[in-house]
Amino acid sequence: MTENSSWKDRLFGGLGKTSSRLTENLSGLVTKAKLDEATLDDIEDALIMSDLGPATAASIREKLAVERFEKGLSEHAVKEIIQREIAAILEPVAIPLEIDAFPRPQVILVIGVNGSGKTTTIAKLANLFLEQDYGVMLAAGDTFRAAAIGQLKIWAERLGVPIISGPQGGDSASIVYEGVKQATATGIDVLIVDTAGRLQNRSELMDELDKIRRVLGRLNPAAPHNVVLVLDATTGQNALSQIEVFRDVAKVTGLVMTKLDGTARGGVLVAAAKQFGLPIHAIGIGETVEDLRPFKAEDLAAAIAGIEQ
Ligand SMILES: Nc1nc2c(ncn2[C@@H]2O[C@H](COP(=O)(O)OP(=O)(O)OP(=O)(O)O)[C@@H](O)[C@H]2O)c(=O)[nH]1
Repeated sequence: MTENSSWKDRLFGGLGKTSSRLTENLSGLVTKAKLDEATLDDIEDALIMSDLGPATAASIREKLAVERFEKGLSEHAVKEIIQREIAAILEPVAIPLEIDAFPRPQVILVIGVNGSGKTTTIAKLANLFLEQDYGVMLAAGDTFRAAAIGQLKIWAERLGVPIISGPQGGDSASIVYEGVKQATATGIDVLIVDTAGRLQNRSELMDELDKIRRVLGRLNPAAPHNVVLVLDATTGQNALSQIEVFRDVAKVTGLVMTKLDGTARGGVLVAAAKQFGLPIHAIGIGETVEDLRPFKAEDLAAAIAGIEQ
């Protein structure tokens, strides 16, 4: 089995809860002989209940109305239209996290609330870059909790990459500064920085990120080159409010959505794409470093719609 096909199998397996929920919500709605307004209303509600978001639900309803009104409707036909619509929404935002040739190191700040899967995602991103033969360094800029620093160190050791860290409660900006200096001196290509993601206090978070930016700017005016927000799909609609807040406070350039394997609420990825249009760099469908990959819009759409490939 090739790596791609096994990823695709895992993708379909991982999104199984999401697609089952969609199927359950739609069940019973497509048995009528001809598609009428009432059924369209019910299907639209079912799509909203599947976390796809009102805008996506409305546009799928529109497509169904145009293509199938007063015609027969099979479950497969509905799912195909859903898949097409989701793929069209995801296509423009399915953008892998790529680094520019210059300047090196490219600096990626990773933000997200505690428990979102931020640390694991940093390890997974590092793994993706290592696979592309880039030199990677980590910086433990989330100095708020000792556990976060410890966890990142364990990942660095497992992956065999250097890590810059300091004491709990230390100054994140100085860790980032040290990281860029050492990465530059040792010819590292990508510096991935863990940051504290305390949403509870926006001004504190903003101050901390501003300070990191100022320090980075002195060494490398274009840095940070990416600010990646990690979102936990299991939080459903709450993930959308997080994007709203972090987008402005932290100048987010792209998203990674994790734990799509552990939830029936994976439709929220589509709602996020439709509402914000930010690049979605990768999705997480498990706990190992292999479980984060950039995705093909079409495959993910098929997995969410539950269309066997
Ligand atoms: N099933 C699944 N679990 C994941 C995924 N990503 C992360 N996790 C798990 O989610 C838990 C939290 O992940 P962390 O990476 O520690 O999250 P964090 O945001 O750094 O959290 P704190 O360390 O609490 O700040 C861990 O048990 C991870 O193994 C994923 O894509 N799928």
